[in-house]
Amino acid sequence: MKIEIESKSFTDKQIFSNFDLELAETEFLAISGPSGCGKTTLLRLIAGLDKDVQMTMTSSFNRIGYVFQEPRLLPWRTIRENLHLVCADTAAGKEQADLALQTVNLWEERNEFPDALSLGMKRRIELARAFAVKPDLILLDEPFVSLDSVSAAELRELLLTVWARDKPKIIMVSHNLEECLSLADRIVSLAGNPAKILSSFAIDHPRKQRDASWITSQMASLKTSQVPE
Ligand SMILES: Nc1ncnc2c1ncn2[C@@H]1O[C@H](COP(=O)(O)OP(=O)(O)OP(=O)(O)O)[C@@H](O)[C@H]1O
Repeated sequence: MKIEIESKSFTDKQIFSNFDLELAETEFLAISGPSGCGKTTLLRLIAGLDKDVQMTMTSSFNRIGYVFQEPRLLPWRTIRENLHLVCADTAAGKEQADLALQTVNLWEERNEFPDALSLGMKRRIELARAFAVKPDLILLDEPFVSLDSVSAAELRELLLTVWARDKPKIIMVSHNLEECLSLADRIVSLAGNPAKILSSFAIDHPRKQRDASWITSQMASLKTSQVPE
């Protein structure tokens, strides 16, 4: 899949100009970069949430799962109802949603309303909702931000477990390079105005072996690769 953004601007600010990004089959791509460089805008453009752009994509997606920076659950619906809303209104669709809820270990809380849940639980529901639609592509916008380290580690583990089933393509935006190194197949760093790809860092190391010492050892080479020539 190739994304080509000819031009995207907000009023007088050019965010992307002749920007290209390729994504391989089943690839888990992480995108990092300074605040305001256009990461969320990129996800919104790919999802078709912002159509005010000149861009082309070589593949179109039937279904996209999107985890937003802030959980977006309807507060007047139970978490089970929130999930049922995104799946087909059939017995099979509802079963798919219920299964997703069980996968993220929130079946017992199915009749709770979102406000009664912790941020970590809300993020688990968001993850369940994104995967419940059996997506071809998942977009994750800082899915672990504001979580304590234990909840973030649990959620990362969960993400890899649900992803391993069908391996949809993933594009994850994250500021946290350790997180990108532990999860992704490749880390793309954006910078500049308009945004350009500063570096593309491929990771060819089994996820299960990416322990703390391996991540520390990779941080130096990742940072070196981000230095502009
Ligand atoms: N709806 C909008 N109207 C005007 N400007 C916008 C709009 N959305 C984003 N921008 C601007 O576009 C630029 C890119 O924003 P974007 O949210 O994509 O950055 P980001 O890299 O995701 O930042 P962060 O890491 O802080 O989330 C910023 O300068 C932002 O102010």
